[in-house]
Amino acid sequence: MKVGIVGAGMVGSAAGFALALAGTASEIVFVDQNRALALAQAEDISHATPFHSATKVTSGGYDALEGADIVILAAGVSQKPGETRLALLERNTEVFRAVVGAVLAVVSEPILLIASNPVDIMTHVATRLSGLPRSKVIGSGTILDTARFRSLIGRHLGISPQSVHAYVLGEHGDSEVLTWSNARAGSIGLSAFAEQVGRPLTRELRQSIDHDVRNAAYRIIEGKGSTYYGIGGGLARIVKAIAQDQQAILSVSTTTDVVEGIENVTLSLPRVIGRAGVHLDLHPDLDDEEREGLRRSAEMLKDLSGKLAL
Ligand SMILES: NC(=O)C1=CN([C@@H]2O[C@H](COP(=O)(O)OP(=O)(O)OC[C@H]3O[C@@H](n4cnc5c(N)ncnc54)[C@H](O)[C@@H]3O)[C@@H](O)[C@H]2O)C=CC1
Ligand SMILES: CC(=O)C(=O)O
Repeated sequence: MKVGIVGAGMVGSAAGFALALAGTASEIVFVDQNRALALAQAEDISHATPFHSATKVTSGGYDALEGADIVILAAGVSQKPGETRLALLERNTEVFRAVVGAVLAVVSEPILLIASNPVDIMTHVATRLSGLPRSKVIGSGTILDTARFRSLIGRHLGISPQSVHAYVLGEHGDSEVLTWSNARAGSIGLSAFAEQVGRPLTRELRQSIDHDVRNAAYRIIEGKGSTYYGIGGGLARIVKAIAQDQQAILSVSTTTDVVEGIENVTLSLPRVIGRAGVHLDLHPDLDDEEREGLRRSAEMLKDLSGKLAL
């Protein structure tokens, strides 16, 4: 499988690095308006592959994307300390006006995997600009927030985050919804498991985990300027689900017919992902507070995306 990455900055290069080490793609091509950066990232990452895989890592202009099955879009501006993801919308919409057409001029029906923020609205923008089926324009959405959520729950309960089944839904951003009511540890409901191991999930603890997940990006950006390893791993996970036709359930963002009464809105739900992209949207059972949170998140995203002239 050939994977193109447009935007060879921190996020694009972290995704390329994770993909190359895992050997998921046979070929990775970096494209960036800064061609020297794309070239340097490709060369550097290609020096790591002999230890792990046979992935070929190159760079070039848009024509180098020919034959790509998946193109990751990680181009554009990122948040400064204290800035919200939504504040990037206008600047990154302009970037996507240039990038999406340039990709499609070379690859007629790729799967577009969107990372640039605000990722839900950028996924809406890419869907509209590309004219591709919704199932083939996938935003990384809350895959990263879900990983953060599972990691903190796993740490509290003393179990692997991979044994925690819990999702963050809605916006990848301030209005996201941590869904506690259907979360499980292995096959046991989270609260029952927490009681069994003597580490109850008190209201204070839930609030603290909610705060830490919701504010993770702000904290990391304050400390080191940007976040990239987490999302690099998340993007590589989505590519693997597609490359291996896994039918894996991941929380990603695509345009969805109806979410809590809001029509044609782009946000994250758990979705089944395989070779053709998103095969199925899942609508988990939620409690009243979570449903209301998801409705508010959907309404906000729908309003903002509706204001864009595309
Ligand atoms: N979805 C998620 O969970 C996450 C998303 N992000 C987002 O990913 C995006 C990229 O972040 P970083 O890699 O940290 O930024 P960066 O500044 O390191 O890299 C962005 C790259 O895009 C390139 N670029 C800008 N305009 C372009 C154009 N018109 N054509 C081609 N290349 C262009 C720049 O030259 C630069 O190399 C940001 O929007 C950021 O907010 C960041 C972390 C997590
Ligand atoms: C920057 C960003 O979107 C994140 O780390 O969640």
